[in-house]
Amino acid sequence: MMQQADNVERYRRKAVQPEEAQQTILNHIRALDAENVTLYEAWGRSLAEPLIAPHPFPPFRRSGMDGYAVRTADLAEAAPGRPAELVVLEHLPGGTEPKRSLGPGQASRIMTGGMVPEGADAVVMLEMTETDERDGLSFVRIGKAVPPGANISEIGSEIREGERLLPAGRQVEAGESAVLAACGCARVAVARRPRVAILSTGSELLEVDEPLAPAKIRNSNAPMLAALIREFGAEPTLLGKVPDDPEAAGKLVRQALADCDLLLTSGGVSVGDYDVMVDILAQPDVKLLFNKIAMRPGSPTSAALLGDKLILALSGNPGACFVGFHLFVVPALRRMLGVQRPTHPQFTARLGEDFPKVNAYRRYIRAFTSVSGDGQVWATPTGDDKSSLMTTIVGADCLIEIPPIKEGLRRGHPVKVWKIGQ
Ligand SMILES: Nc1nc2c(c(=O)[nH]1)N[C@H]1C(S)=C(S)[C@@H](COP(=O)(O)OP(=O)(O)OC[C@H]3O[C@@H](n4cnc5c(N)ncnc54)[C@H](O)[C@@H]3O)O[C@H]1N2
Ligand code: MOO
Ligand SMILES: [Mg+2]
Repeated sequence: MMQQADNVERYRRKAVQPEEAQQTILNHIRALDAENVTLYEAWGRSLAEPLIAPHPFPPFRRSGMDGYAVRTADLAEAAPGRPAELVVLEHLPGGTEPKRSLGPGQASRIMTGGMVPEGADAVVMLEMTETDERDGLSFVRIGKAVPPGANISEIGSEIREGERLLPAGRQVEAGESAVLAACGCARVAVARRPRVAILSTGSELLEVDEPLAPAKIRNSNAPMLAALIREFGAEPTLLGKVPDDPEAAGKLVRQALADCDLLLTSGGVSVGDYDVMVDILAQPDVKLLFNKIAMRPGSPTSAALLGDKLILALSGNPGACFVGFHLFVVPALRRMLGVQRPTHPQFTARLGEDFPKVNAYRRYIRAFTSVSGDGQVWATPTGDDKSSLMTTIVGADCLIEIPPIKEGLRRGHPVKVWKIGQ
């Protein structure tokens, strides 16, 4: 039987600031290796390499309108009552390479996306033209001068060859997919998905499909963490639940570490008699990184290394577990995926309701954002911010950061907000 760490020792913990905890975690994370997937499989994945434009785009001078490719010099004198008349050389639908270059007095009919012929320096919209057929020839009449370059996209006007288009670590969404496709990236090198194991500790836990029993609750942290892990581009491995028995839990932790890049546990990190993670993280071959953070919720959130594998031990309270994931697991996952700025983006918003509490610690409150008619961004708590609550996780797209304060805050007060939605 494993010795439980002395409870007196459990109370004596040195709290680190959240930023220090994040940095400590990041110091022990490195980017994962890459794998090749098809462009259509790349959605949501992180690029393992930057995308450098292999050629200019558009790769040819391209018409932006259905109309006529012309030489603007031929239209210099054109006016509504005195149109210029040009001979039409050929028709240029999209995908057709011109055979003829334009000389003086000549035009070619061209469609949107068509390749502009040599000699042409503008395209005139169809609506500004009249056509005529005489002596087996086609003519177009244009009653207006146009400036050089009109309705032509020059080679490389959108993308220059060699331009750095996407950084490594960028998540592939719709725009990235389009750019990758335009550059001919049928296969894309993406970071391997981090494999994240989830272990729930707690003798009170039931499986989701088990009926309620006295003193028991269903394990809600595991599905929540699995959803978050997927949301942030990683692959969850479900290890199930383990009772508050340090021996059994310790065995599972050690087994799990062999097959994952990161182990998340929930529960058992505080000072209770049966808080098993405290015992596991106190084992001689485990290097404890921290076991207290100066924040609420989630103050007992802990981190440790076993070999070179990181264990992030989140609080069992669902609200604290959720906040702990966003503050400490998300940066770890992003670093593994090669993302350059691993923490969530932050902005300032107005507090959507009074916060009457005196606050001895920095607090992260689950909240949602909205924009009022005058363009102000508001962040409003989703409800009670108690760490034991899970219903106030629903609908949270941000965390309001409240610093230690001696008096409450009024509605409308500017607050720092972390955007947690993707
Ligand atoms: N004497 C003290 N007691 C507590 C302290 C303290 O400083 N002194 N800290 C409190 C704070 S703050 C938190 S947060 C919790 C942390 O608790 P643990 O991380 O040790 O988690 P447990 O004790 O295992 O469980 C807490 C709570 O969460 C429920 N839980 C656990 N796992 C799950 C799960 N997978 N799904 C749903 N709910 C879960 C569990 O039933 C408990 O109700 O400690 C305070 N106590
Ligand atoms: O740290 Mo606990 O999550 O405040 O309740
Ligand atoms: Mg506990």
